[in-house]
Amino acid sequence: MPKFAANLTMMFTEVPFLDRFEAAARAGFKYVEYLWPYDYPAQELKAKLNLHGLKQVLFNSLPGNIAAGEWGVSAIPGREEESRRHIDLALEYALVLECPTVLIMGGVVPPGQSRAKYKQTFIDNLRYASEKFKPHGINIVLEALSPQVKENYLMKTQDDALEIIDLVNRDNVFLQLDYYHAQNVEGNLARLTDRVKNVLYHVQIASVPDRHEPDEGEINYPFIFNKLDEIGYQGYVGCEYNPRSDTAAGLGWFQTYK
Ligand SMILES: O=C(O)C(=O)[C@@H](O)CO
Ligand SMILES: [Mg+2]
Repeated sequence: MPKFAANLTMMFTEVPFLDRFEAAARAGFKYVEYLWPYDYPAQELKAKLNLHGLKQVLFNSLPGNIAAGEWGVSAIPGREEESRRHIDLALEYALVLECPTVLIMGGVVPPGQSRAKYKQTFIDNLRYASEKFKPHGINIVLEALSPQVKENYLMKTQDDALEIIDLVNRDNVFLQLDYYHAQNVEGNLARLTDRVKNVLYHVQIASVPDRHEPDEGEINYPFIFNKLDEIGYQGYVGCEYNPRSDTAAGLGWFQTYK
């Protein structure tokens, strides 16, 4: 049975961020993920996790200047120093939070720029991250994002991410498969799951097309959850969705899984 993680960036937004840990625990979650921890001292976040008996399973490296359209700097040529600062900071937080996995954000490739150069920059920075994280047993994941959410992101399909994982060629760099993005771009989700199973390390879910609870829309999630069991997936399943209304009221789908 999948181990579900509440995504505290998107769920429980009825309460301030630091109160979402308690809300997730009350709703029956044992695991949490969220985009970025950096607005808070790592010790303060760890204290919240401990207080509510939660385990942090994922967070991301910094995104750069979101207002300017950035979504990660680790693929941007000329921003290597900044990327490595982001990676070093992520490691500091991962150690305190005892978080086993960090998503390294790649970047948007502006139209007219060389995708090949962005890809090579990302590979070089991922190798840096891999070496830094390796002695601590911390893994890296990459995620493909659909254009509906982030146009011109370096990785749009799972194959884009798989190619980079292959080229990085390090044993602590894996795939984060977000079924919401994968359905937007690729579909064929059961076969896709089989195809990526050897590098699959984190999963995220939401309905398509509306990115709500996984109990509506065009993806049959009970089937996908069985599929994950069938391939022996041992990782976490992040609930990265915008609740239709009240988060707790929308957790009917979760009752059979907690
Ligand atoms: O947008 C998503 O999907 C994510 O998982 C973010 O954490 C990274 O872009
Ligand atoms: Mg995602």
